[in-house]
Amino acid sequence: MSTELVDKSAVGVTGPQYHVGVQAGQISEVVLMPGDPFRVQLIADRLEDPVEVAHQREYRTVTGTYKGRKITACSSGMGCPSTAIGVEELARAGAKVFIRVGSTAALQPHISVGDLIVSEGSYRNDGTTPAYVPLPYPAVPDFELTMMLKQVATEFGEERGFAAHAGLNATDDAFYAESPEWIAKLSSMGLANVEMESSAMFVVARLRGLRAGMVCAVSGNLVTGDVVYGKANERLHTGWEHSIDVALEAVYRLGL
Ligand SMILES: O=P(O)(O)O[C@H]1O[C@H](CO)[C@@H](O)[C@H]1O
Ligand SMILES: O=c1cc[nH]c(=O)[nH]1
Repeated sequence: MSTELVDKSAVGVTGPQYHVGVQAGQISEVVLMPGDPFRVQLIADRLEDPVEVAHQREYRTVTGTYKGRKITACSSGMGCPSTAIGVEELARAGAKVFIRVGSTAALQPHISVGDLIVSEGSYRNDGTTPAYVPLPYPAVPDFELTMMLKQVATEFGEERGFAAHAGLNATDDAFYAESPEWIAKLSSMGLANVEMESSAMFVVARLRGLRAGMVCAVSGNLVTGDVVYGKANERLHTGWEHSIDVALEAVYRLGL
């Protein structure tokens, strides 16, 4: 019987990745990551010559071009564990820049459903990132990418009639453990919004020498009670489209 301990930083690094299923040559250095695999199609619809290169588990991956730049869309699934795996495996296949284009719940009363929020940093209320680094380590996005996401979101908001915000967000693990007391606490700390993936994306990206950012569409407001459950949320759907347009334009303007 072998007694050699597996070093996961050294196994399976090349070739098709274990969970995501992609390998070098199939993806761009730039990856847009929604949570939902079905939302990858919204991104693919904006690309020229989109090709689905893999679809395993929650990870659907499509590569195409936008204004002459190669772009990949790959879903993360919900939560930090699958996001961390996705970022790690996509990086092994050549990805260097990640932009989360997700949905998020607002925590401040002036933010409306369908608005966009650009993250300036995440409060790490997740169980995945402490497995990488101690909690005092900051979960912060790439500064230059974040500035461009804010600029483009503001411009597009003025043109299209939506509000663009920027601020700190919470990353929670447990959607249904977000009690009124917890929501009030997050809001009182001045956090703009809560979602479930960005702390893992930001921490793993920093540790691996990658760049990351996030622009999310607001699904509901947890402090005003303006939430939409159990029926189609059209304002959110339009917000997703705006967030994807903002991310693609930011990539183009930065020459990524
Ligand atoms: O719509 P996505 O991008 O999945 O984002 C949000 O939606 C899910 C919860 O409803 C979580 O994944 C949260 O982060
Ligand atoms: O964590 C989250 C994300 C979206 N919506 C919520 O209510 N909570």
